Amino acid sequence: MSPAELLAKVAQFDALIVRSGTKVTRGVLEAGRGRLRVVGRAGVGIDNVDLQAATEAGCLVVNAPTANTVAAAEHGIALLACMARNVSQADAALKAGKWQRAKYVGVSLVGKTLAIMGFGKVGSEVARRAKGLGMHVIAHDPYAPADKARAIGAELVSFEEAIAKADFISLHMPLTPATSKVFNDESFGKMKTGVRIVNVARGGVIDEDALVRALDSGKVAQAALDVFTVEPPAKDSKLVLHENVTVTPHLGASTVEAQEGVAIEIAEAVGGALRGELAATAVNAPMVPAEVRTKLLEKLRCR
Ligand SMILES: NC(=O)c1ccc[n+]([C@@H]2O[C@H](COP(=O)([O-])OP(=O)(O)OC[C@H]3O[C@@H](n4cnc5c(N)ncnc54)[C@H](O)[C@@H]3O)[C@@H](O)[C@H]2O)c1
Ligand SMILES: O=C(O)[C@H](O)COP(=O)(O)O
Repeated sequence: MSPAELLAKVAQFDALIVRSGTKVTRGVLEAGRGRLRVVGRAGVGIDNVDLQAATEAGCLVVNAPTANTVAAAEHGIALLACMARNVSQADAALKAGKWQRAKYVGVSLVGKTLAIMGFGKVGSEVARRAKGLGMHVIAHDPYAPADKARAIGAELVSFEEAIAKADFISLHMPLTPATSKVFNDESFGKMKTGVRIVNVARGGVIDEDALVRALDSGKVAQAALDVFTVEPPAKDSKLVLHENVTVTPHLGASTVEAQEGVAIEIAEAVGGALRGELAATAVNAPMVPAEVRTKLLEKLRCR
């Protein structure tokens, strides 16, 4: 549905299930007032849902936090390897009739230091896989327990230490006000010259203009990006068209297996929320005052 169609139709439904391409704005939530009770995000990131407006409209927001974890981690590893070996550039060149073996000499992963920024579900699965590739893995996450990292053979370090020591950096934190554009001119300046960056988290954690500057100067040798601040990015985006950048159109969760799992996970979560059973696990539950939650649950049970 287009945003206009969604606004026109949302009031006919008790629940709305979306992927990342649909923005559940204050306008959508207000248009749904009176009937809409649950917003289901068929995936992890809930940065496309206005949680405050949902809470004010009496809507629970639930997500599908686990079913696409491995798909996203596998895509991160795929991008890491493709980037290091110039796979997309060499593929395009060969299809254009150019056999350029010298131009596309790559770099090895084995023995290199990989910094995982955000050591949650996806980040820790990327870490496991990177250990299998012989990489030295460090991680930064202000909330992750050190023993979880240790069990995987990764070391938790500060933000500054992670970005300063890494040959490769893989981003796995959610987009929040605190993580917006944390990768910017200042942080790129503190990285090793020739660092390589993978982003399967959210485009908004990177200042994309700063990344273009860092790529142009050679500070960042390469980037592999699945996500962008604006999706789809502009056709003439300097970042997307940069010769040292490998891109995919937000495919991290797009495997047959992950989408089947997500569909089941979100159907169960939305069904549970509509029956009033899963209210406590709703993403915005902590924002709903206890007395409002009780009333909401009563309403949900009545429907
Ligand atoms: N490209 C895709 O298709 C795709 C697929 C799945 C997830 N994602 C993105 O990846 C993100 C992570 O997914 P997940 O399932 O691992 O979520 P998660 O909640 O399990 O992990 C996120 C981790 O980030 C940490 N974190 C929070 N703030 C941080 C900060 N300032 N610095 C470092 N770490 C911080 C959290 O403590 C948590 O451990 C999602 O929010 C989503 O945006 C993208
Ligand atoms: O946050 C997520 O789960 C991913 O970005 C996947 O989003 P999508 O299901 O809209 O592709």
